[in-house]
Amino acid sequence: MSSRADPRTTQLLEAPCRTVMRGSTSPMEDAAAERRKATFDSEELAAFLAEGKDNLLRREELVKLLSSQPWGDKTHRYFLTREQEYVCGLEAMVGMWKIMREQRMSMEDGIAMRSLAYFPGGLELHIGMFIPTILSQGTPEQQAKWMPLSNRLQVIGTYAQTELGHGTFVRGLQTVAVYDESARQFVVHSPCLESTKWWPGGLGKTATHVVLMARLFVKGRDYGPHAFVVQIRDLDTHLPLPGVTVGDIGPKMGYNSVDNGFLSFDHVRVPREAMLMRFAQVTEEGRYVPPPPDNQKASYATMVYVRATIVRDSGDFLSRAVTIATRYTAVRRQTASKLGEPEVQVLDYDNVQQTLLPLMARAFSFVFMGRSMMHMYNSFDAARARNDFVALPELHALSSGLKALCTDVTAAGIETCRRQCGGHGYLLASGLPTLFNSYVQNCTWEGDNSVMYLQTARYLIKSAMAAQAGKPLTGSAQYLSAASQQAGARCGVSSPADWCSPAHQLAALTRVAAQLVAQAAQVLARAGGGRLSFDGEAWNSSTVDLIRAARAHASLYLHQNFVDCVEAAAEQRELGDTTAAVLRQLVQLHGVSLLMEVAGDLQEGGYCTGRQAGMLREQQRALVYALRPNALALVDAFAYPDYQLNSALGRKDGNVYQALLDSARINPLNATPEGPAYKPVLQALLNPEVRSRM
Ligand SMILES: CCCCCCCCCCC/C=C/C(=O)SCCNC(=O)CCNC(=O)[C@H](O)C(C)(C)COP(=O)(O)OP(=O)(O)OC[C@H]1O[C@@H](n2cnc3c(N)ncnc32)[C@H](O)[C@@H]1OP(=O)(O)O
Ligand SMILES: Cc1cc2nc3c(=O)[nH]c(=O)nc-3n(C[C@H](O)[C@H](O)[C@H](O)COP(=O)(O)OP(=O)(O)OC[C@H]3O[C@@H](n4cnc5c(N)ncnc54)[C@H](O)[C@@H]3O)c2cc1C
Repeated sequence: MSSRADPRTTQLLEAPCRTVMRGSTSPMEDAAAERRKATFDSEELAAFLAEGKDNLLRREELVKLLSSQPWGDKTHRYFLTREQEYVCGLEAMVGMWKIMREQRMSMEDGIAMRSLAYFPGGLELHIGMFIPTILSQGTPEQQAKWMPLSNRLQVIGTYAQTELGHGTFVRGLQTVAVYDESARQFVVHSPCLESTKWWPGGLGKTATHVVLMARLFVKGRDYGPHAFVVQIRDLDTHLPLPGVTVGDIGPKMGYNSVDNGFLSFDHVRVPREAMLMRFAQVTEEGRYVPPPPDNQKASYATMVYVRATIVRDSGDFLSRAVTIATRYTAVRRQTASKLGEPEVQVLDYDNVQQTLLPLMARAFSFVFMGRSMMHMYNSFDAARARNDFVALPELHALSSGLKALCTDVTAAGIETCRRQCGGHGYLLASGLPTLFNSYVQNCTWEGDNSVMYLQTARYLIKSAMAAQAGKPLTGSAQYLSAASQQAGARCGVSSPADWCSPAHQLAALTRVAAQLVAQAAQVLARAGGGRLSFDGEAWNSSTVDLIRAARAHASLYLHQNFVDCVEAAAEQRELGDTTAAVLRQLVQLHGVSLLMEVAGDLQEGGYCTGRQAGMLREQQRALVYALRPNALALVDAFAYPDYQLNSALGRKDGNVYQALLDSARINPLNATPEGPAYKPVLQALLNPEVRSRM
């Protein structure tokens, strides 16, 4: 790859860049002045967010380690072709995996390295779904067989569930695994075009094995989708095995360093042991043993795990985007009221700060939510080891709704951040387009967000029905038990500042969630002629209301979690008073901005007057003004090294214009002064001698 530009091009790029309009402030001085405005200790908050100073130091060590690797150099990242992206992404992931194993690093280090290097590669699904599925659904013998090979990368796997014809509707998958008891083998087959596996990451050119979700047939009976480990490529030649057709599905909107693939089988035989049999089994003689009654969805468990990790990662992605946009808008100046006077910092425009600071509050909230979600998943995992699945329905409902909410807000938030950065945000060098393009698929994969909200809604409607029948509710939907008694309650807010109280905020968010669940149940009952059914036309004609209810429920849970985490930290003196005060302001802004989204519902349900709802807007404005001096210090507390953000606009020192020019200088298009189109296209048009010969 060429990195040296022609000196005649670079001379121009190196010309001093200071306009008369700027006054005397440089972007670096602006950045430094912004940091001096802070009212709290940003490093203290950084250590708290990183769960200890040691973790911050460790992050610095990992940056050194990564940036010293040939595959860890990000200088040319934005200029790679698809093929280069694929190879370099895979090299980076293999490199990190090897370092992890050689240095016996913890999983936390692995997750940190993945986030620092941020170069998804063909191993993503091996680590993210293949291994977790074997661990959660394989018998001890199957784990003993596959785990050492997987850990040494002697086999590379992916998770092959989605087909051309079916993704959402897992029960509709058409790939089959038919048990042949005479040979004690399964015959794996793709019976039609639509049954071609489509999308699995790493399948295109990397994987040697797949966890295959296929309909299990035993003695002619269809037992629905089950998981099998199937080899697809030869381990010596990497060529597809007989009966296997496999390849890459082509360029995507983003995430192009990953080789998402297609796959079909023509009567491929695999041993009986290929079926992951921890929960359901097929005996040698062909008897199907179903999973225990409370665990009929055992084979869907990996999806719950990945949804939890998606919630965790949303805070990471949104906070990166908010860091870039806040740092840049703090040093970007645009427009002076009088020529010659200093121009205004973009972050001082009301429209910009009223947009960015509520997003910043969401980013903080998602970081805490991600942590709680993983705790919840880990305690389910520990219980599952004892064959206890009691927590699964609640975990499935919460992880589905939060996956949808957090990814909806993060994807839209990254794009909003890009737009606050004006034209420069459109450059890949800003870091924001790649962040968006490689994030937005989170709204679709692992369950399209609307479909995920509807899983939460299903749980809510069932909970509301149970509450109506006088059954006690546990878990996140508990508030539905008390909802009917509280239906007549009214909002007690009498001034804008009252909206800052967590009690007022949580009461209003609870009320709106209960109201939207009740409304959705009414719509569903009306459509079903008095019956609540969970599929068919009645359900379909209620999905808009059901999705709104699920989103309100997830928002309530998210906010409650933010309040709880910050209050617990303040109470346990993990934060000094000034830092706790700023975090509380963020919590308040978070609650107010969530409530502004449902202000119409609050009034429609009679909980708030128009005046009270209007006070939300006033209070949001006041909170943003209060937080504005701390904006840069707050994003500094996410402690993203420049290496990680890889953004000309998000640099910590504020030297954004130099960084943009530096990036243009290594653009391969500038490698020659005349450019690659001169000879084949332009010369004939522009050069009179050549033209006269035409
Ligand atoms: C260093 C670390 C590196 C990490 C790298 C990570 C990279 C990750 C990359 C991820 C890439 C993406 C991969 C994928 O996309 S894989 C494919 C994922 N596919 C989906 O998510 C499909 C979505 N569809 C479904 O999940 C289901 O089919 C759906 C839930 C939509 C409906 O299923 P079904 O029709 O069977 O179910 P019902 O609605 O009728 O419900 C029946 C009951 O089952 C309960 N249920 C449903 N799903 C689950 C589940 N997953 N777990 C537990 N329970 C579940 C449901 O609530 C119903 O229960 P009740 O009857 O009690 O109400
Ligand atoms: C980048 C990327 C990577 C992926 N990686 C993998 C992988 O590694 N392994 C794998 O197996 N899969 C993978 N997938 C597939 C992914 O899981 C599916 O695309 C996803 O689950 C959505 O399913 P679908 O494509 O069938 O959407 P569809 O179901 O066709 O959705 C289309 C629209 O219909 C709506 N809709 C569908 N069903 C319903 C319903 N019941 N109720 C209401 N609305 C509905 C949806 O909301 C959506 O708006 C990946 C996808 C992407 C984009």
